[in-house]
Amino acid sequence: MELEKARQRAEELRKVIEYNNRLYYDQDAPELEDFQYDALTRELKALEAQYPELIVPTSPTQHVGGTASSKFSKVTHAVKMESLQDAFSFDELREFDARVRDAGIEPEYVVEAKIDGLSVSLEYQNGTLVRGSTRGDGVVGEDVTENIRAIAHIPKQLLDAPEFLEVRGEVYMPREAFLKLKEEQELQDKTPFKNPRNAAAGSLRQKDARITASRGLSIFVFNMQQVRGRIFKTHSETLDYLKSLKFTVSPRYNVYHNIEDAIEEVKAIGEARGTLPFDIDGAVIKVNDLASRSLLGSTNKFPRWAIAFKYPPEVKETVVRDIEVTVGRTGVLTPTAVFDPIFLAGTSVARASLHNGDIIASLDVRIGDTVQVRKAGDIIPEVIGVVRHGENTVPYTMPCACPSCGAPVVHLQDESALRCVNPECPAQVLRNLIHFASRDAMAIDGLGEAVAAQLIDKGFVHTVADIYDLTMEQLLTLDKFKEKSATNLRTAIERSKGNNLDKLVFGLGIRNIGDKAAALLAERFGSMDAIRQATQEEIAEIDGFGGVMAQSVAEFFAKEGTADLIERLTKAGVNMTWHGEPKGTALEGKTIVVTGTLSRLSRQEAEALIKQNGGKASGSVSKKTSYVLAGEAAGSKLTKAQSLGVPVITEEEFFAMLGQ
Ligand SMILES: NC(=O)c1ccc[n+]([C@@H]2O[C@H](COP(=O)([O-])OP(=O)(O)OC[C@H]3O[C@@H](n4cnc5c(N)ncnc54)[C@H](O)[C@@H]3O)[C@@H](O)[C@H]2O)c1
Ligand SMILES: [Zn+2]
Repeated sequence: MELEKARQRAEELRKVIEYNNRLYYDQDAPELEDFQYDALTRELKALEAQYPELIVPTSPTQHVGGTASSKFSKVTHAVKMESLQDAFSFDELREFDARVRDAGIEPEYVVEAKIDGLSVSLEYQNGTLVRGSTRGDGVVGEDVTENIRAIAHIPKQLLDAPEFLEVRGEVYMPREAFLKLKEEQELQDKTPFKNPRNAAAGSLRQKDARITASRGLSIFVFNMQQVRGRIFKTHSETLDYLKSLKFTVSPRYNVYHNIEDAIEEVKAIGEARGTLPFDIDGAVIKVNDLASRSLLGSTNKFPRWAIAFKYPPEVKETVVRDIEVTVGRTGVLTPTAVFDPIFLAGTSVARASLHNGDIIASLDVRIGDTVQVRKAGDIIPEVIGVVRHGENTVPYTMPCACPSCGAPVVHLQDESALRCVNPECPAQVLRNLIHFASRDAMAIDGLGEAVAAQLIDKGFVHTVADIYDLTMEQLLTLDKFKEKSATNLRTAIERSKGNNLDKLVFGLGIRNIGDKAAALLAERFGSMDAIRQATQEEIAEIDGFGGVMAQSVAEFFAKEGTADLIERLTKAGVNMTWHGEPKGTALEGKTIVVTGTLSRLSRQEAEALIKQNGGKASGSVSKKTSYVLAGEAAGSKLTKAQSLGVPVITEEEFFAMLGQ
């Protein structure tokens, strides 16, 4: 009977796991957190260990999760792309060490961070990148060569390369790129990716490689799968060699002579976790000697010579001191829990969004409660539940008046959100103004949040059009403003009048219209007037537009106040027509440092090209640098880039990024 019960449970678990595998691997949209998923697989493994007769070859414990989708042509991997056995305690790592020793091996270990992205294989023939593929089910993956080529610092051409080389690496999305994408997706009312891993997988597995190119993906190469024409003895040697070929390899891969030292490194990587510019979900311990690896071999799912330690999600308790409600650009009221600061995944955290009243009600969070907070995907802090209510607390209710202007708030149809619909609500005007002046919109330098807030508080600005009437006298009343700063701001405001139409359209803050959609509108219709007169159907016909977006545009122009606003902007001399493509966007958001001697370009020319393509040219390398473009005899900047893990690109790769 015991066995029967176990069989039933195992079957149940397999169904749930397979279901979540499909969401995770094939749709890049998981419902469970990794640690919840891991708990399910551990339970299944434990059952199968206790009752080996329950093991079937189709069990998710016996094969690599995921399948190659029919969206891409298929690639059969010559060297299987395996998964890793995982450990959740240091004792499991010691047991792993014992198994290695039992095989007669005196091991040396390499420890690497386990990057949370998706696994790819890259093949090079005589130094040329000929194919890139995903893991799929480990044996058959997807051919994503075009998309792989769109990732800037995957080398397309190797110098002094062996005849044939296959490497394996993890394509990932840096946190900054993820946060930017998420914001963009939210602005356009698309369901944002849950975390950088899914964003990376979703961005790589696109039909249109241009989308992949725009997502800021990166790679760490962590294994040499095959090589012809060279011989290596250890894993660390292969990584040294791959590094010399200009691959970005695992950021640290130190060698240890016993498991305890390796465990110390696992701990150290765990402590550094929150400060890294990318997500890791564990650390991998690998046997360094390649001959020992062959000796140990693999099961049908993972190699016996490596093990992944998974870090537990960091959860801490704290006390909620307040629930603050702010009003966004579109009038939505967003509650935020403010709590005693706690240190989570490397940073101090004191606030977490509670999203809306429904979520507050379902958690029943009250001011004074002790709650558990976690950083979801290590990035965004989240209140996961109430441990206990504070004394004499009452359930929290959202305000019925706008905290900024006092107007009654409304519950719009089919929304959880409450909105203030007063068009003159100062909080909304403030958000609108900040958005209008922001870099991707009208790019008015010096008009940040602090200045915008003062302009509104002092009554100088009621709508964004008012900024074009600001006088020097008014600007000189602003905090810390002198002749020079006031003149600079005036100049920046003046200059913004000449911006291309897409910047203005984006700056207006039309719901669901991000910078890309704004550009499509501007390009398609050519003038503000033409956009205003376009029917919803005409707008919906634009490639890339959905019905919701078209409706938002129509609503915006039908709204009271819009006609006035456009008229005032026109009178102020703000440009209302589209004048062609002024510059490329291939390097948008990227900061690039040029160093060394390039063969086709002078440094000035390279920097001009960077700017023409929407990027920023900088003189010094920091963590914020996207790429270092290095030519011959590059010196300290190159070294610094390498030590910070900033990707280094060649002139050829640079031209490839520009599509030349
Ligand atoms: N949330 C969900 O619903 C859900 C569903 C399925 C899987 N998952 C997650 O995926 C995990 C299982 O996936 P898996 O089978 O791909 O195994 P895995 O992700 O735990 O480990 C194997 C992978 O690690 C990657 N990796 C990153 N850095 C590496 C390095 N330095 N050296 C070697 N490999 C490195 C490799 O690409 C390899 O494919 C689960 O533990 C779970 O966390 C979650
Ligand atoms: Zn209001």
